Amino acid sequence: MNHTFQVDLRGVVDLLSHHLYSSPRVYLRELLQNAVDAVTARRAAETDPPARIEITVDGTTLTVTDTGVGLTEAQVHELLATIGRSSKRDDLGFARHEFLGQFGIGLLSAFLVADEVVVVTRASGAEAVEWRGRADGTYRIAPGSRDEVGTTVTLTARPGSEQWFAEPTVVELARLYGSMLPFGVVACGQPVAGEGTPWRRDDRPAGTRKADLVGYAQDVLGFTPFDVIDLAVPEAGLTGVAYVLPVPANPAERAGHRVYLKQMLLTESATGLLPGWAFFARCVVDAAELRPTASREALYDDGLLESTREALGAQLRGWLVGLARTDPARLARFLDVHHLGVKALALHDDEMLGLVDQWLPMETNVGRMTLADFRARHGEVRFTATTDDFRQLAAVAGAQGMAVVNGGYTYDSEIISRLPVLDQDLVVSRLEPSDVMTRLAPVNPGTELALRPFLTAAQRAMDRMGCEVVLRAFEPATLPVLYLLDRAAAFQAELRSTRDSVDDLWAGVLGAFEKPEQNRPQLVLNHNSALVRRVAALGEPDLVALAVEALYGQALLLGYHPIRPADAALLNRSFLGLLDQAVPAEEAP
Ligand SMILES: Nc1ncnc2c1ncn2[C@@H]1O[C@H](COP(=O)(O)OP(=O)(O)OP(=O)(O)O)[C@@H](O)[C@H]1O
Repeated sequence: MNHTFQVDLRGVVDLLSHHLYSSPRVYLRELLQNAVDAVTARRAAETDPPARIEITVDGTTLTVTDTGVGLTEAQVHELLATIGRSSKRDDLGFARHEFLGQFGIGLLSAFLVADEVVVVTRASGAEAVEWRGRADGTYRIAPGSRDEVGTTVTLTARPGSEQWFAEPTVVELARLYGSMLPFGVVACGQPVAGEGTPWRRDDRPAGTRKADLVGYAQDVLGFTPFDVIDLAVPEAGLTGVAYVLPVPANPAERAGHRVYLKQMLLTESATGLLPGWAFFARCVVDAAELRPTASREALYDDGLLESTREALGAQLRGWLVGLARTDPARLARFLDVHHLGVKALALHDDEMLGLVDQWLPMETNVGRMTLADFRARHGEVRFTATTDDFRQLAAVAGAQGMAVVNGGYTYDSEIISRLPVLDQDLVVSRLEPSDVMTRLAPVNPGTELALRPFLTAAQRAMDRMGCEVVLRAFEPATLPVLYLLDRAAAFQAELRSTRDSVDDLWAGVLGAFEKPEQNRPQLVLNHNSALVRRVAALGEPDLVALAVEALYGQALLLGYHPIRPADAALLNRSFLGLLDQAVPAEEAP
């Protein structure tokens, strides 16, 4: 013998309130949504029926009245009293396209805030019926009193839920969920809807439409957008706008978009609607075909959402490319604010790479300029991988006639490395300190020989710092000394300093990677500098050591190199030593 499942309504309501919905406030959304669906259903059956929804509050009693299709007594038994039964699915059980509801559980959300739900309803050509459902899972049906076709749902607040029935809250919620509905919704006497979406195409002049859209962003999103981009993805039944933020957005923060489904608010913070790179835009969209999760608080992440995301990404990209063509000054202002997003996009997108190349100014040692200008002037693109390398090398490389781009800012090195995509003959190279070294002219052999004793004393002083002293003659003459540390040398230096601070076992492991004699950092003394020549002429070895140590400290500071404890100690010693030499000794008493 077959038995029928029994449902413990209290258990189901508990499940809904604690695990499905984020707040009891959704009860109003569900009632509003049912009223909208009922109006939609009546519109399908009759020509031009009244389309009105009215919400009233009287103390702790709330009613939602619609001019929708209403229900017959048989439908009341079937639809209101059967959990999971919905009139909004087709014969095969699929959600019917024109309705908001589909699951057959929405009405239960009324029990989040009330113990009893009363529905008085009347279908065309039928008697009015009153249905009284209780949170304990029982219901009663009686003849109802109602003249017009339509439905009124009445809830009385359960003790403890009164705040959800306060007039201002009810008006605010009705406006929140229903403000874009295309017909009259009145909450506590205040019209909260009627005009549809602000981006609708109607007889408003273009300027008024734009002003309405900007006003919407100001009122609802709290900012004045840099620009407003119209969006449309027909396969998702989606229309809407993307607002370009007027200030930089944090790329790590997932942007929340305002999504309406069939003109009722689904969520104010949808993620996944735009590709990750588009963090400079906030969307407000209405979609007919995207699916909600059962809680109706997020978008269901399916193939349609994925293709919608791609299509919206392409539209934002199109806007950017269009701006480059029609209004470069405005594009420059946009890039000033949102360069990070555009650069992230350029890593994968050739057209965006072209845009960055053409329009985004970068730091170079020959002034700020776009990569396109740089390429036009210098043929090849040399770049430093870090900002520290750039600071270290920019002036010296410049003086040797070498133009260099600072690739140290976020994504810049990767973008520069991708430039051959735009011009396959382009030579792109990463500048290493050792490359600069090869450009610095050696001093003539006679001078070098004469300075041997000085160089030996200088090298002895620098051995403790693990660095090699080299003499060169280069411009600018005002720069007495350079500390050159290329990638391999930097790695070795870091290895040594880690080794000194860890236990023996680990130090032994690190020791295996060490190459003591190769890749030592170089302290390059500039023989063109008068100061260096004077130091080189000092006879006293102790004084030479002090002076070379001071030059070393100066080179570290100028090149923005990290100062290790040993460097700090050396700087201290050389400073005090030089002071000691400079200040006359105390007279003996
Ligand atoms: N105001 C109303 N007018 C006419 N019929 C209604 C009304 N409210 C509810 N119904 C009927 O009751 C059924 C169940 O409603 P319920 O809100 O529980 O589920 P649903 O709207 O079908 O789906 P969902 O759970 O996705 O909201 C509806 O399918 C509809 O037929």
